[in-house]
Amino acid sequence: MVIEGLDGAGKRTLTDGLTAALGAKGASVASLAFPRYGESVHADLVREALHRGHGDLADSVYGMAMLYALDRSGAADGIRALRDTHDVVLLDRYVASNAAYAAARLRQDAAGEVVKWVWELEVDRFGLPRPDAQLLLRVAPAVAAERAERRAETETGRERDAFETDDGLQRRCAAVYDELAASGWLAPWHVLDGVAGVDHEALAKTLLRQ
Ligand SMILES: Nc1ncnc2c1ncn2[C@@H]1O[C@H](COP(=O)(O)OP(=O)(O)OP(=O)(O)O)[C@@H](O)[C@H]1O
Ligand SMILES: Cc1cn([C@H]2C[C@H](O)[C@@H](COP(=O)(O)O)O2)c(=O)[nH]c1=O
Repeated sequence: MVIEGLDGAGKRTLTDGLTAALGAKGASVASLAFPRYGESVHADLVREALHRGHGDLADSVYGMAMLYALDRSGAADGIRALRDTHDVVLLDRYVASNAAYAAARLRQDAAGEVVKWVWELEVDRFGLPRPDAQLLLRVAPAVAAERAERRAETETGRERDAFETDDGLQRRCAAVYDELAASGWLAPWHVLDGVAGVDHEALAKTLLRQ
């Protein structure tokens, strides 16, 4: 089960709430967040590039997308193992993040070249496990930006990065996410209203019925 959305949308908060609600219903839950900072060299290179390390690496849309994909490829066997031993595996960001951000950076839509390339690379070539469902935590880009900004002020080590400070990118990314969800890209999507707030207990109940 994948949770997707803009930077600051509240994905980590939803992952934690859903983990607790599913656990309270007796389900065993494992969670993983991408990029896997501190666990994979590819993820650490991403973080450094997003904070202006490694020269012009962050300017390369395909170069950055390749690093994210390699991070996930290194986690594929682990995800399969978690799927075998847990009722629910929650992934905070997955392949659709690469599709949405790369398309938004290149000013393409969900039918564009780079979204096809992400599928060919991550699904066809790397053989990443397909999710059963994807939850799009939908909030207006301005709300997500405000949450990310507030978090940067209150949490150490959470300074906003090159993508988080780019309002235009976040707006375009929101549009691509809507298109990916509408087309059922990679797996079925459920769109959640992240501004009104998500009822974790009710969502856990719905997900366990599937
Ligand atoms: N429903 C909500 N209402 C108000 N604030 C929220 C809500 N959900 C999360 N927040 C706050 O917004 C900030 C961003 O939330 P969170 O870290 O969960 O987002 P995220 O989507 O995981 O972000 P990123 O992708 O950038 O890591 C946090 O400070 C969090 O406490
Ligand atoms: C997994 C993944 C992420 N991104 C983008 C989305 C964010 O702006 C940054 C870092 O993610 P975080 O949740 O803020 O830590 O990277 C991406 O473009 N492609 C991906 O696969």
